Amino acid sequence: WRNRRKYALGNKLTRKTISLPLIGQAYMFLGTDEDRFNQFEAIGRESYEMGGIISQWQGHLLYLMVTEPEIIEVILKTCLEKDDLMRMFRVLLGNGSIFAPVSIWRPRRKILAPTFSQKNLNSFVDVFARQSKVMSDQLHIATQKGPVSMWKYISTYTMDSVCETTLGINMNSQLEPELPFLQAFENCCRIDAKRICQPWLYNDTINKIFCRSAFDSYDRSKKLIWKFMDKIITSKWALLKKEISESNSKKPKDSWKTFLELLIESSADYGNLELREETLVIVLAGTDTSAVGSGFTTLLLAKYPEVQEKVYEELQEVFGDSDRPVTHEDLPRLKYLDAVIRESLRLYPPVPLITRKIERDVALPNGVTLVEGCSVLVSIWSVHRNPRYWGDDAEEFRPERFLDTTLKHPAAFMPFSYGPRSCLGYLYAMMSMKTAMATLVRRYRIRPGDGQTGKERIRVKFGIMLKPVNEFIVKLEPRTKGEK
Ligand code: HEM
Repeated sequence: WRNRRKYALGNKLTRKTISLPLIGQAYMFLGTDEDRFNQFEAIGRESYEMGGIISQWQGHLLYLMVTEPEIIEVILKTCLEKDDLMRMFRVLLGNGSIFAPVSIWRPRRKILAPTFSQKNLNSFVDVFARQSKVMSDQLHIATQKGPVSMWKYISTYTMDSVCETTLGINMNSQLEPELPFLQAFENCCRIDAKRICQPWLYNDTINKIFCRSAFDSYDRSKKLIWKFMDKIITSKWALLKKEISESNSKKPKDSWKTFLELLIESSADYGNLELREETLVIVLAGTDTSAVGSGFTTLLLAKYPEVQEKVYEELQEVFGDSDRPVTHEDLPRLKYLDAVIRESLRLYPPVPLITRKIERDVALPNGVTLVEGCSVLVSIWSVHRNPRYWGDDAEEFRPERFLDTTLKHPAAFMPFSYGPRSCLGYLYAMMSMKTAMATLVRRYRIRPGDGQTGKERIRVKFGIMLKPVNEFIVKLEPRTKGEK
């Protein structure tokens, strides 16, 4: 009976594409990462045309791709369980809040949320500013050799900032990018991203048998990451206990605290396991996402020099000719830069897709009822390009839209998702990206990479995160002090 209802719903919202026995429509995702993304975009477009919801069969699993904010609002406010596929990430993250079942997620979110208070985040800006300076210095060396791929610089900047604010250690990955921890982390993400598009590997036993080498490599990386984190947690815990027991603690009262310290001090009775899971979530959720956000912003600034000059003018107003570091007081003054980053997150959302599991029937505003047992894919990418919500110039990069218009629907802009399970780190991410971009644009003029006029479409590909096909390649020219 349950399956009958599922098939009836799938047929009602069906697409023109043929569904094959056993694999359904998953064959569409064969090919390169770029092909996969193009398919995904095409399904999103079909979904608009069908009123914002359309079916996609991955094997016997029914997914509904949703692109209409009014429908998304209902789903994300009522369905909090992540789709079963997300259990793959639990191999590395355990019950860390991002992919945990709701019963575990709810109390953990309550504990984690206060650590992201504005006061704590303000205290992190000094770390962002110091790490951005390292990035900008490293780029100075690299730019002398010609165009640079920004990915290495931005991703190690975010890795160093996130690790320092989470664990209190300077990973120094900007200076030593070959660290085993980083490589292990990348390896796990790469293997999961590939597996998620291949339903024939969803079953753990089949995956283990047929992808033995990937399975073993994942397992080795996971163990390395866990060992690394456990070592830090144990030593930080011991240090903190010592500080608490010594009445005249050396740490000044007003000095900033890492996420790990805040979690240890919270009333939660966390042991090593929960601390490892939660801190790993922050490192995983916070690193590549913000790096992709800054990477696309850099590409767009190179493509739109007039926007970049407006950003520079605003920076001149706030910093003048001084090369002092960015402080948290500066960030709210950088309103145009804020709009530029938002517009970049709209057109190139680092997480283009999120999922939910439908555990009980949900009646949608368009009259359709989602039935228990199916799953939903919310296409953030497609929502952000829907002309109904963004106008006829939806595909254009126009940061001013965030200054002169209000959103037509609160879920029409959702790079950090929407509802009770949305991103906890959105303010952290905005502050980190603003600091990095301000540091970069104060020092460099960003130009398109060699052979690029800036007019080309940015080709993108599908990983766990959205990435450009041609890396984040730009040319950087040092600015002269006080130039207009
Ligand atoms: C541009 C940067 C970022 C983007 C686009 C982004 C986006 C997202 C998205 C789409 C989700 C999933 C929500 C869902 O399934 O509904 C999420 C969850 C989460 N993000 Fe972010 N994120 C970013 C940066 C960060 C940073 C810097 C941190 C931490 C320092 C962070 C911490 C988290 C956490 C803890 C969750 C899990 C929330 C929960 O399940 O309760 N994120 N993020």
